[in-house]
Amino acid sequence: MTSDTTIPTEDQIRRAPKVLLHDHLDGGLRPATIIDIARETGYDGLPETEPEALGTWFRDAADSGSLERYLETFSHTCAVMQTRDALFRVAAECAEDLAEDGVVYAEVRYAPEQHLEGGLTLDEVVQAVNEGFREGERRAMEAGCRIRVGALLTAMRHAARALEIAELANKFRDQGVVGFDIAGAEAGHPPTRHLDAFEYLKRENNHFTIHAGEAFGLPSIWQALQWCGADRLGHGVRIIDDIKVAEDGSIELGRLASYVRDKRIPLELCPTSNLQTAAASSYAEHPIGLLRRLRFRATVNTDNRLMSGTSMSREFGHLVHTFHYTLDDMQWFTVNAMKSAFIPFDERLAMINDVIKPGYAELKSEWLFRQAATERAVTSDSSRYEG
Ligand SMILES: O=c1[nH]cnc2c1ncn2[C@@H]1O[C@H](CO)[C@@H](O)[C@H]1O
Ligand SMILES: [Zn+2]
Repeated sequence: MTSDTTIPTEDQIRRAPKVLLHDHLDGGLRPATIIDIARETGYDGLPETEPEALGTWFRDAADSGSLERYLETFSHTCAVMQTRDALFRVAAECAEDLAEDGVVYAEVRYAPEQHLEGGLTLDEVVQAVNEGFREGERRAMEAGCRIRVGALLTAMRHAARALEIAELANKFRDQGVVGFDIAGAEAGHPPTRHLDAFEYLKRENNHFTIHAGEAFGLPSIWQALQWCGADRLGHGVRIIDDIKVAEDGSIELGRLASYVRDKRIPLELCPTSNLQTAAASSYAEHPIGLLRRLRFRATVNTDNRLMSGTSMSREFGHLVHTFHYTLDDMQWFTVNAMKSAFIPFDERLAMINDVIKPGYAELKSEWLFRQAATERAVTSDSSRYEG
């Protein structure tokens, strides 16, 4: 009885507390905002001028089957994120949109070096985004939702500013920035090129994740973990290449996959993004199904809400539909994500015990009242005829 009834409805998926570890600020703008800012700042490179058409353009252009082509679409979002006001607005709306979707904790990343064309300094970029996030949290609270947003500062892997950005992340630590990341085209740009940045962060006892195992496979994951010392893997989905499923269903993990599972290395999985860049061929074949069964530290993420036309609720909706996940599965992914966040342990624990678990308990109990309501309706119906 309960197993059927704990398969969440669309509305329950939205109301369920969710935790997001991998979301790009410059991949999540509202199309209408892009158009507004482009008009205000005189950027005339947009491929469409109506919000709906522009949203469709981003989804189609990103749906190319190649990470390199997918990344080209960011030139338009970065073009409208070059002033203090624009960064503030985009960050505030990001926090509002996530909160409205039921996200209670998010780590949102962006590359400060991509927002200097209007004359801002790196510090000013970080300050503007931080202020935007605080404003978004405040507006969300006013609208009756609660969310906490931390920033991750990304360095671009083809560029040579990783150490500088790592220092920036360390400077703004405890002031809105919770960690560091590297992103950009993976093939030909190994993370070991940025060892100085990772070593610096380790010496500072700071946290970082690395985009690895998305467009490129096991060597990239191995380098990210064993040379660079990443705390989490951005995507990491290609760890599946080190897992053998035999015809009789028996499963064998290679050394690297065992290490990832044994050490509880968090995988920031982004199903829809992987379909667009051809890192996976369908939801049903997405490795998340097997990784969840094998109890890897798997988490569910959006990557780029604009380019993938997605949200946390949509990602979970696809998984619920494909793998028949229940509210217990959703809670498992959510607790995994909260455990893997870069904020202090006591705060993570409080989020799990005081926000996430009670939120799911409440949702899981709803079927009881639905049934009681149905019975009451039947009783009052029959009593009408008895009279
Ligand atoms: O899935 C991804 N893989 C690699 N790089 C990415 C992905 N999504 C976005 N970016 C890159 O990260 C930058 C900072 O947010 C974006 O501008 C984009 O170039
Ligand atoms: Zn990403």
